[in-house]
Amino acid sequence: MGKESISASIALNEGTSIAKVVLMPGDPLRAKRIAEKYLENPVCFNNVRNMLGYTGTYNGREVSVMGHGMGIPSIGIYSTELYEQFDVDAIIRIGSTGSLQPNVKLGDVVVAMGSSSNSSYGDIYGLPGTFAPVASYELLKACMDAAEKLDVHPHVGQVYSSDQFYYPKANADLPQRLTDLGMLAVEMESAGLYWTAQGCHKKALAMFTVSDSLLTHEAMTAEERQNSFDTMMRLGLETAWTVAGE
Ligand SMILES: O=P(O)(O)O[C@H]1O[C@H](CO)[C@@H](O)[C@H]1O
Ligand SMILES: O=c1cc[nH]c(=O)[nH]1
Repeated sequence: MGKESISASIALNEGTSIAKVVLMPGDPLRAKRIAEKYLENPVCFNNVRNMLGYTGTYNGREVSVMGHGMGIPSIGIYSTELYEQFDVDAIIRIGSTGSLQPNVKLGDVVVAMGSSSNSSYGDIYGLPGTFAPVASYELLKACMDAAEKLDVHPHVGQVYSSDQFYYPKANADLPQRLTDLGMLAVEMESAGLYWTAQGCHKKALAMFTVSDSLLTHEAMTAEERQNSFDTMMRLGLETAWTVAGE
């Protein structure tokens, strides 16, 4: 066994390493599929808790891909350890999201410039006001340059990182209020990633494929998800490739 993180959540398999840039979906099996489909010579570096992580190359530059689980506490642990204990410079979350706007359609790509949240996770930084979770400009710029090159047209703006997937009756009007505030879409981790990156003096970006709509209640089939995720994956990989070369 190679190096192990303090919480023992990441333990490098013998002879493996983690790249400076890590793409992170929530689902570890998606990380495996991404590594096998898009990376050259992927090698599994972590199996702890089945939170699979792989390192390979994309167009000749080293990139890793690893699952981060569900919710801010989970991505908080993995991203902190990757940044602080494994010397990772940049994390790009590649996820799914629920639309909050009529023009944000199923299959569209959303890039989170900022991420509001009902999570108290940011309180650990002890600011008396709000610690605004924002993307790293350098990654956002690399992403938008890649989008132009790939002829992809993402929605870029503020998303909502919720601690809840389900809204009880007492809070059933929250999605409508988020829509009124112009939030593009809802997911469950980007704010935690952005707080962690800033706290660790590292870089982060989150991008998503719209898998469902909180307005119309439409949802993609598994096959549709698979196909449309490809556009976001290319965008994430091209962004990673750019920063991996710097
Ligand atoms: O983007 P992925 O990893 O699919 O994660 C999304 O799916 C989970 C909810 O089903 C939450 O973790 C949410 O952020
Ligand atoms: O958190 C999430 C992720 C995808 N779709 C949703 O509606 N919510």
